[in-house]
Parts: sequence; C-alpha cells; structure tokens
Amino acid sequence: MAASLIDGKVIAADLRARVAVEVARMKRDHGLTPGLAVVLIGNDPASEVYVRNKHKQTQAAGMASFEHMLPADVAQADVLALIAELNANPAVHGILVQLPLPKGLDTEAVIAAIDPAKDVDGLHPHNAGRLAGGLPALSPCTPLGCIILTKSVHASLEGMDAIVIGRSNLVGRPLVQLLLNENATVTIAHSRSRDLPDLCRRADLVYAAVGRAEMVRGDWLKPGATVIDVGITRVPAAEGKTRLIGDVAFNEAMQVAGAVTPVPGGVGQMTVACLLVNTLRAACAIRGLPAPGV
Ligand SMILES: NC(=O)C1=CN([C@@H]2O[C@H](COP(=O)(O)OP(=O)(O)OC[C@H]3O[C@@H](n4cnc5c(N)ncnc54)[C@H](OP(=O)(O)O)[C@@H]3O)[C@@H](O)[C@H]2O)C=CC1
Ligand SMILES: Nc1nc(=O)c2c([nH]1)NC[C@@H]1CN(c3ccc(C(=O)N[C@@H](CCC(=O)O)C(=O)O)cc3)C=[N+]21
Repeated sequence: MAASLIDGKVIAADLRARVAVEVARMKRDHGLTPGLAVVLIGNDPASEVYVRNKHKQTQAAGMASFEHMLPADVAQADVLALIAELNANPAVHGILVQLPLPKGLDTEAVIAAIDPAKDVDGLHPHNAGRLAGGLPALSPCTPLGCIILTKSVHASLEGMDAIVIGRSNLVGRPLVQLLLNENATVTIAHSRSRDLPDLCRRADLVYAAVGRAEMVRGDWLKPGATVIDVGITRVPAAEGKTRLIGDVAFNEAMQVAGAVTPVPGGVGQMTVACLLVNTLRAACAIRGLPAPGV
C-alpha cells in the first residue's frame, strides 16, 4: 500500500495563520509588533531560498522583517557590531544569522554574540544547553518543524524507536533532544556509523538530515515507518532551472513507509513557520508577557 504524504505546506500554513492571529492580538492589546532580523553574509543558495520565503511570510504574519545583507569579505568586527546593534534595538525580537558563514568568519563567536533572548535559531550555547538539559528554551526551527510533522501522524511519540541521521548543531543534535523530550528512544547516526541501512530498518521514525540526495532507499525502511526528510540538495533541471531533492528516495519510500514528507513542501515549510513562532515567543518573553498559545 502506498504511504500517505505529510503535507508540510498545509500544516505550515495552518501554523502561520495561528501565529498571525496572535500577532494581531499582541498589536491590539499591547502595541507590540514582533520583529525579526535576518543577517545574510555572502551568497549561499540554500540560505537565499530561506531568506526569500522568510521575508514574505514574516510580513504576511503581520511581523516586522529586517534584512541585513553583508558581503562575503566583511570583517568579523563589523558582523559583531551589527549584532550588538540588533541586540540593543527594541523593535527586533529575533535575530537569525544565516549559516554557513563565509570562510574567515568565526561562526561560534558570531552566534555567541547574539542575545540569547533573541536567538530564534536556538543556536546560542545558552539555549542549546538548556535544550540538552530538558529545560524550556528557544529551540532550532527545523527540528521543531520535524516534531510537528511527526505529531501530525502520531499523537504521542512515547516509546517509539527513532533514528536521526546527521548530528549538526542546526538540525541533528537539537532534533535528538526534542525527540528525547517526547520520550522516543533515539539512535543518532552520522558519517562514521556502521550498517546505516540496518539501523534505519529498526526505526519507527526516520529523520534524514545529511545533505546527500536520495541516500535513504526504500529497502532501508521498516514497513509503515514515518519518514521525515530534512535534506535539501539543489540539482540542475530542464531549461537551466534547478530543483530540490531530499535525502530520501521519495518514490521508493512511498512504497514501503507509512507516511513520508516531500521535498520541497515538507520540512522546509515548517522551518519558516517555526521561525515565526519563535519570534513571537521571543517578543512575548522580552516584553514580560505570557507565552503565546501557539
Ligand atoms: N528543510 C530545512 O528546513 C533545512 C534543510 N537543511 C538541509 O538538511 C541537510 C543537513 O543539513 P545540516 O545538518 O546543516 O548539514 P551538515 O553538513 O552540518 O551535517 C550533515 C550531517 O550528516 C552526516 N553525514 C554525512 N554523510 C553521511 C553519510 N554518508 N551517512 C550518514 N551520515 C552522514 C554528517 O556526519 P559527521 O558529523 O560525521 O560529519 C553530519 O552530521 C542539508 O541538505 C541541508 O541543506 C538544513 C537546514 C534546514
Ligand atoms: N541560521 C540558519 N538557520 C537555518 O534554519 C538555516 C540556515 N541558517 N541556513 C540554511 C538552512 C536551509 N534552510 C531552509 C529553510 C527553509 C527552506 C524552505 O522554505 N523550503 C521550501 C521551499 C523550497 C523551494 O521551493 O525553493 C520547501 O522545502 O518546500 C529551505 C531551506 C534553513 N537553514
């Protein structure tokens, strides 16, 4: 039987609509317009897609969107000065520095310079540490989106066997922590893992966050498994265009799995929607208002 498709477009649109309602309420009751600042340094193709979608959707949700484009050869001190300015700007409640940074910049120092209260990417050691400690924190948007997509299939993840393939600070590691918080049993796989197909076949929940097009094959999957495809690889397509391919061989997975997210139209949609949620949450916390109901 063919798997069902997990429609990230629909689930993300629903989340964004709920954010928009809350933003309207914040404006009306508290004169508060949540603001998000995105810093893009140089030109990374994945980041450009993200920045474009984010800008449109931030504004559609009624939030303020600030963009800062810096050249790839910008000095570290200038990046830190911009972050200090955004930290101090009361109209900015969320700061996101697009990764990866161009060579020559110190990623850790840049992230550490962000006010943890405005760290809507959840990458500052303060937030990453709190997440790892099971404490409330701003958490990375893509892993949050993965959990919401999974919960659209399974109301509870308790006791389920999950595998996270990839251990980056942006996706794999925080996703592992969120799955632990949901009481799943988590296997963390990476480039040194042995027998990845076998590890994968044991999992009820498969998260592929590697960046290798169609690496996960249909015969790696337990029948009925839920498959969340985070990977995005841009490849040439007809007429000089490009298209996006996930880490999972989608057609094969649809033959074996229970539910699968498409690329595009899956996790990527949720990443942007969760960024809006985090910005709203950050704005409320900074203003001393109760956490929003989304
Ligand atoms: N949809 C979305 O919203 C988003 C999508 N992405 C996409 O997700 C993918 C992963 O992103 P990100 O985590 O930042 O990438 P990184 O390159 O930082 O991490 C990739 C991870 O995959 C592991 N890996 C590499 N090769 C293999 C292999 N052959 N077998 C098993 N594991 C392997 C690496 O292992 P090791 O640690 O040993 O090197 C590493 O942990 C990319 O395609 C990216 O574009 C990213 C963010 C958001
Ligand atoms: N600090 C930081 N945080 C990030 O979260 C971050 C980052 N840097 N650098 C780059 C990656 C990549 N990423 C994407 C998010 C959404 C889409 C997205 O909107 N995808 C849509 C549309 C794709 C399209 O049609 O072009 C989809 O998959 O349906 C893509 C890619 C966030 N990242």
